[in-house]
Amino acid sequence: MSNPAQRIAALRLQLEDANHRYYVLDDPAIPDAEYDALLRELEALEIEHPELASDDSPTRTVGTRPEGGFPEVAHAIPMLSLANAFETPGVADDADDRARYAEVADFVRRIEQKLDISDPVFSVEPKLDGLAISLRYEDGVFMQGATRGDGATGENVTANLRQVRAVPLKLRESGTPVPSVFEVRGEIYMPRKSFAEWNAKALENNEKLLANPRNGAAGSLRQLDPAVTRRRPLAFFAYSVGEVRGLELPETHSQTLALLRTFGFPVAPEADTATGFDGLIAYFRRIGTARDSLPYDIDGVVYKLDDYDQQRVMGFVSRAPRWALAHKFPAQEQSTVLRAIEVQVGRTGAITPVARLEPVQVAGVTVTNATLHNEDQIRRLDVREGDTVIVRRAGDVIPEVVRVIEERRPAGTVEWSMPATCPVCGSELVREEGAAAWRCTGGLTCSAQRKEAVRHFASRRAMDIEGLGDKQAEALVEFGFVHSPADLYTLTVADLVRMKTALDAATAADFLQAVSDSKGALALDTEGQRILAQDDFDWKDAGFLRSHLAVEPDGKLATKWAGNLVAGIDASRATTLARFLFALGIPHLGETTAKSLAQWLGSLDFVRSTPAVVLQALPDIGGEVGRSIATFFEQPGNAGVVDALLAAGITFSDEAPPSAALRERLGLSHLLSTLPVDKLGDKSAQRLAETYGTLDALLRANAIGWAGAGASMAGAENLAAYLADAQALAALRATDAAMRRLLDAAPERAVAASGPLDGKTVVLTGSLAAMTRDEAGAKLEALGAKVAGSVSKKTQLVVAGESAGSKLAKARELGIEVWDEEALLSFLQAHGAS
Ligand SMILES: NC(=O)c1ccc[n+]([C@@H]2O[C@H](COP(=O)([O-])OP(=O)(O)OC[C@H]3O[C@@H](n4cnc5c(N)ncnc54)[C@H](O)[C@@H]3O)[C@@H](O)[C@H]2O)c1
Ligand SMILES: [Zn+2]
Repeated sequence: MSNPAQRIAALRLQLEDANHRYYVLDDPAIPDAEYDALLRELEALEIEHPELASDDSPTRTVGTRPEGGFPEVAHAIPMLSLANAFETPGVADDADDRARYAEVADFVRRIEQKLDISDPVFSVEPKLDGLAISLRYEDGVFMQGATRGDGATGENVTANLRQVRAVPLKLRESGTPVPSVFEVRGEIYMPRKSFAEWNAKALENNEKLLANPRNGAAGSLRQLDPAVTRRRPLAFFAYSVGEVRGLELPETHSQTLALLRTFGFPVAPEADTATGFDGLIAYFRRIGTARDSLPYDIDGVVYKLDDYDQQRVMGFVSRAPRWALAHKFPAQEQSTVLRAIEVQVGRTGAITPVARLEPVQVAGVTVTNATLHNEDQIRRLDVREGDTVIVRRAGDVIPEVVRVIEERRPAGTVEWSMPATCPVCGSELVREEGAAAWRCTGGLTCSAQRKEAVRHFASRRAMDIEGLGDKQAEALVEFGFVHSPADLYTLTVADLVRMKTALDAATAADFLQAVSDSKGALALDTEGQRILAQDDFDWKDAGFLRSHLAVEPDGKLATKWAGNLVAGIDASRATTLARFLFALGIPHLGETTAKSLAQWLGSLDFVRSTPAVVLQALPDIGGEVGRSIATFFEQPGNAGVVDALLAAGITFSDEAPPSAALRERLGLSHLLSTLPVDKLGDKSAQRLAETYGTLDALLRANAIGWAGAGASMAGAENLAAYLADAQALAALRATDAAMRRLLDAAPERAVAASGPLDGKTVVLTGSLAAMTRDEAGAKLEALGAKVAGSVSKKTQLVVAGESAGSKLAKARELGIEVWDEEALLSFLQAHGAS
């Protein structure tokens, strides 16, 4: 590093490379803070060694020249950058402002000296973090839009800018004469909320995330297909003008901003004016405080000398005006070393990988943890323990790892893999097919999930325990009175009072403090049974305190509620199977599905013992839900809690035998069709089932027999290979046994009393307006019909609704009687079934 020429060359190379990635590829490799530090180092060296300065050094140039893709646009007036000011390094927080913000003080002093004035007036504006563009209006109509490029030449992105709603296509009529040329400059940006929503969707769809709103905006605007830009949530703020003809501009910049508003351009509402150094710093602080709550990302504020005459006197340096300054906030992205990747278990069992970081200051806060979202995101980023990563913290969003600086990866790192078990309870972790999230299968026994489990169990649509609110449910777990929902049924009044006292004591400090401040001292007595107040304390005024702490008007803690709650818990013992299943909090099992499950299987015993492949044959229960239910009950911890609940005397008023309709959905054919065996389709499964009837009979034959029975030869051979695996065979036998147990318990299908359609085979096709096909089928069955799924020679009647297709054609071909919806309705009416 001793050779300055060499260091300068190295810095230029590094900065040019960074510029290319940032401006051309919209894919920076290093955080801005680091780029700024390198640029400053280069600046200092060039000042120290003027003989090594060069006009094409990154310290003197703006952005980069466009590279293909878009036609070029020459800017009539160059689009420059801004000089930057940062907090003086190594200065204490409580130092004098002129020491702390020495670069701002210098900026103001230079202006005051050159203009020979004191306390100049500035236009002060938020510095949006997006990309600069120019919009050219001719006779009031938007004609051309361009990026900044290298300041002299930009890219023509007119078609894309037309897709941005905040860019007016015409100047608004406002009484002001329409200028023949009006060039507006401003920032295209992506609002923070849109950015977050965009990324949330991308996460869900397993797509690449946008690293930050600035890259998002730049990348979106520079899409070659305007239709792609159209879908991106971009917005725009105007902050100055370029070439203007046919209109006298006002005398100050702030007046120009007002003019831009009257022409219909959005201007940042935070734009204001300020006087002198103190005014600038006051604005900097005001916007700095508001930063996290603004709807867009800003990286600082911009100070511009307000008076145009004064601006002209100050003039320009090569890359920026001397009359303006960007005062930067602490950066929202920093690089740091990722020490470890750990997983956290959420309230519902969802697993989130978290990065443990070398502590780093990001936007004014020390960050030690950052989210990695999910396993796929880790794969996409290829983050490894030991990597140097870029961490981003913006607004009140949880800090996240947005990229890896691969150049800094140490030797010997390994790809990360998801642990096999829950770090909290040790249960197995599973990832559902197609879902991004892993979850802990510990359910009712995983302490990370207990609070949510108990809260959900007691909630209104679940067990509906009167008097047990969310707060109390959580406190019962927090203070160790309840470890699983089963413990609720052993709670006593004394337990509840102790829990409440503990809860009150935990929160009392805050409340007592708040009330004491205005109303005199309050304290809790030593047993935590009574609130002690000074004599002049007026309890009537303390309604909120009373309701929160459950104290009676004389300050004594109330206990009647505890008796009521025990009674409420007791009453919840008599419930329905549907409620109980929902209350267990089985992932993906909603209220409606729980009802349907209860109706189909009839008893908890069958729900618990039915394997996933069988559950999946039920309506409303897809692969994910079926697996989730089976996995839940397989977990010994959950099974133990369910047994304890039953032992506590839970009863179901809706227990019944399994539905007779199971017979149509289940059977050997269904079982075979679920096997992961190639070339063994539904048709083959059906033929095998018809030939053999039972699994045992099927297993006594072999591939040749199966092929003879109508399976394809390949399918039969694959099946033989599959069943040669002892484990697969045992699993199939077990599933078959569970299924047959269920079917044996289901009543025979009620034989329809003789009706007008006795024995007739009917097929429904197309869509009906008055009812669903299933409903129509049920009505026809009630009149004696047999409803079939496909048209064959055996079909005697086809009911064809709207847009019926091949089935109708086939019916016509076979000469089968066809009814339209009207015929169906009048038939049903005639037989009292409408
Ligand atoms: N990470 C990297 O690799 C990398 C590479 C190159 C540049 N950068 C970053 O880009 C920035 C430098 O780019 P720059 O030349 O655009 O400078 P700049 O961002 O510091 O300032 C100029 C820009 O500010 C914007 N701006 C926002 N609000 C404004 C307002 N009210 N008035 C005027 N301008 C406003 C305009 O787009 C203007 O072009 C630095 O922050 C640097 O860290 C990063
Ligand atoms: Zn767990």
